[in-house]
Amino acid sequence: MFHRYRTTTNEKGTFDPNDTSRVKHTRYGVWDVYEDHSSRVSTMPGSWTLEKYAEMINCLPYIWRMLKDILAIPACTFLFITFCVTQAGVALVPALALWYQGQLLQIMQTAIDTRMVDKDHLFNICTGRIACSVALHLIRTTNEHLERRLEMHIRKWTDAHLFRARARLDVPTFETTSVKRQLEEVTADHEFTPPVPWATLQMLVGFVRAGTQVSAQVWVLAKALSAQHDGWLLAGLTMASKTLGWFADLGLLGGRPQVWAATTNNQDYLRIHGWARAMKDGVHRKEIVAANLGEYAVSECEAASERLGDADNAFKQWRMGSRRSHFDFWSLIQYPLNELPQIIFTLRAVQYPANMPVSLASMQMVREMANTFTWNIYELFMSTESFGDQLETVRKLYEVANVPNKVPDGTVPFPEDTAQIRTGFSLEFRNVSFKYPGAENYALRDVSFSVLPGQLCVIVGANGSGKSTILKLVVRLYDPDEGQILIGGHDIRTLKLRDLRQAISVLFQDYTHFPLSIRDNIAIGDPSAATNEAHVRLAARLGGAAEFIEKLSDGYDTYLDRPVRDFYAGIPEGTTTLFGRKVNYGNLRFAGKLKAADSSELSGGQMQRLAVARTFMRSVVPEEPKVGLLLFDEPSASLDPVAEHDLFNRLRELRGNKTMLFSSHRFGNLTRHADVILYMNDSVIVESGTHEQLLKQGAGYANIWNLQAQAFL
Ligand SMILES: Nc1ncnc2c1ncn2[C@@H]1O[C@H](COP(=O)(O)OP(=O)(O)OP(=O)(O)O)[C@@H](O)[C@H]1O
Repeated sequence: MFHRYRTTTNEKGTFDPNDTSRVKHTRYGVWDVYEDHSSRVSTMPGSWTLEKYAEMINCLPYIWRMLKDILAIPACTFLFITFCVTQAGVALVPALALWYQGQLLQIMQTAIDTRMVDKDHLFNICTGRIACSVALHLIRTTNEHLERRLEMHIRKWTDAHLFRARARLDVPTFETTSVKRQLEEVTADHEFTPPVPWATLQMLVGFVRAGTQVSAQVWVLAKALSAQHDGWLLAGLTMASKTLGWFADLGLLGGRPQVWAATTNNQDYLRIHGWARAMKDGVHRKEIVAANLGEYAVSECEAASERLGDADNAFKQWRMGSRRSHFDFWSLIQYPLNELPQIIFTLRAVQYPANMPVSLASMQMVREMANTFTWNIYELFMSTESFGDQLETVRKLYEVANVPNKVPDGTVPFPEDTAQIRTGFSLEFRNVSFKYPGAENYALRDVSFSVLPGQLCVIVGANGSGKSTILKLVVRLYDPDEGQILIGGHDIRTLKLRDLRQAISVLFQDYTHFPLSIRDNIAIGDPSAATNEAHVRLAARLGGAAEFIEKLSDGYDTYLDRPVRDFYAGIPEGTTTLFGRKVNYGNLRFAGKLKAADSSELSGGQMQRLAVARTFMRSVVPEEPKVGLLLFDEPSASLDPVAEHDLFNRLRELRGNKTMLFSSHRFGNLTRHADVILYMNDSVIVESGTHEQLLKQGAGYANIWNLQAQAFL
């Protein structure tokens, strides 16, 4: 079967629960369910719209490309051809077996009628029948083996394809809902979900196989029944009852809305689930213990649970068995239908005893076959139903690798000469305004300032005033909605993105550490020197990280957050470490979800030193400098005063003449050395100048400076 449960569909437009013309609202206990009745599942191929056929045709070039890509994977050509051959076997051997079965029954019939058996013929037929069973078993076993190998190769190819597709996306594109959805749809949730190309291949092959199998069986049946009176009537009746059975079981005759949504606002229900989560999640444990929350939580949940009663069950039942009404009717009618053929033919025997038209043998044969035959038909039907969707997923798999990035590339190489790197770049914002995608308010409004080559600029201001946004726009994580940003006199939109980002180093406030070794985490600061151990160690030293790294048992090979978890089962409680790592009983259920807190022993300040080391790897360590503008967003937020002081001094020493931009809400240490201070408030620059100039102005900056200074008096 080729069904996948999805939270989203290929339906266009929006779903509005309040649209009463399309949506039916039902209350199941504490849940409100909204079902879109205009979106019933259309399982019958006949009910497809022209649009759906057109979509399918559009997808065909992608299917062709997929087949070519699969065949281009080394070893896959042979595997695929062998797979097709075994599939042909799976399709044809049962029909052959059926033919032998018919022959056997024929021999039996003749034996009953004439009391004579052609022994040679019987022997041949029996051998053929047994050979079919053995062959089918062998083919199926080979097939399973081939499937596993093919899936493995195709999964590897798909993973690499999606890795490349993700690697090239910029920030706004990656955050776009449609792109996220597209990626989610084409990514296998876990290692047991078949990757899209493999699922599609299986579907296509399965479709052809089921078609061949049905045709072959029809042919054999036609041969067997053509000589018999009423043969087709018998076949028709038997099939009809079986087919109805399958379809009724699956609720195809009813259908349910494909689009629905459910929500609950029941305070007791929310509270019970909130507490349950808080109890499980380790992050709340300290507060639960320190504030004696355990008993309180138990009594709260018990009371809420009592008030709630079994109001939750109705929704669960609806989700599990909403086809009940159809099921009852069809399952009732199915049983008498099953008996119908036998009854009718017995009655006909009474009516025309002379030519007892259908032999007992044929009846038996038809009955036996009805099962496999209807299953094949059913499979064919179901695969047609999801055919369009599956083909479309292949189109998405390819398209997602070509989604245009929202930040377009420029063409001008940068910088023109390396001397510019040594002297630092100038930076200018001209009337820049910017809103984050989807946000209502401006993060920056009409911001203008300029920093000369080699200057130190410090941006200060309250939380949310727009400091970090300025830094993000300089490296073109986003493009401004209005205005212009110039670096070294060039509009940054005209410069090659790769060059621009290469020439700037940035340390974000919300920096992250990668689930890689500490060495790699520093080395990725400058991928071109990643293998240069001396550089990595120097960067670590300058970033103030070398000392604690060397104390770790694995040193530079330490993983802060191991991306691959160890697997264990039935470990006795006394085992606290395995493979040199803590045994994490709490996470046994959630494979691969190790938290940073579990796997790293580093403090916030140490993490920050590591991030600084990564920045230094790129900006200050290389013999051949590549960076002419250094951006730092609160690089000292988690550092103690001594470490902060050291860091700033080192930065001032090491930067040479490079231009440097800092964002900070701490005044003092840096602002006094700044050539330009930008004081921001509510998305605009309200004051700018040197420390002395701003103090003299006696406005916003001076007030906050005095406030901070007073704290130390
Ligand atoms: N990714 C985002 N999407 C939407 N809005 C954002 C995003 N990042 C920041 N904002 C909003 O933009 C505004 C400016 O944020 P920004 O991070 O530049 O402030 P900041 O001055 O650096 O603050 P802080 O001192 O807290 O770091 C804020 O109102 C914030 O809520």
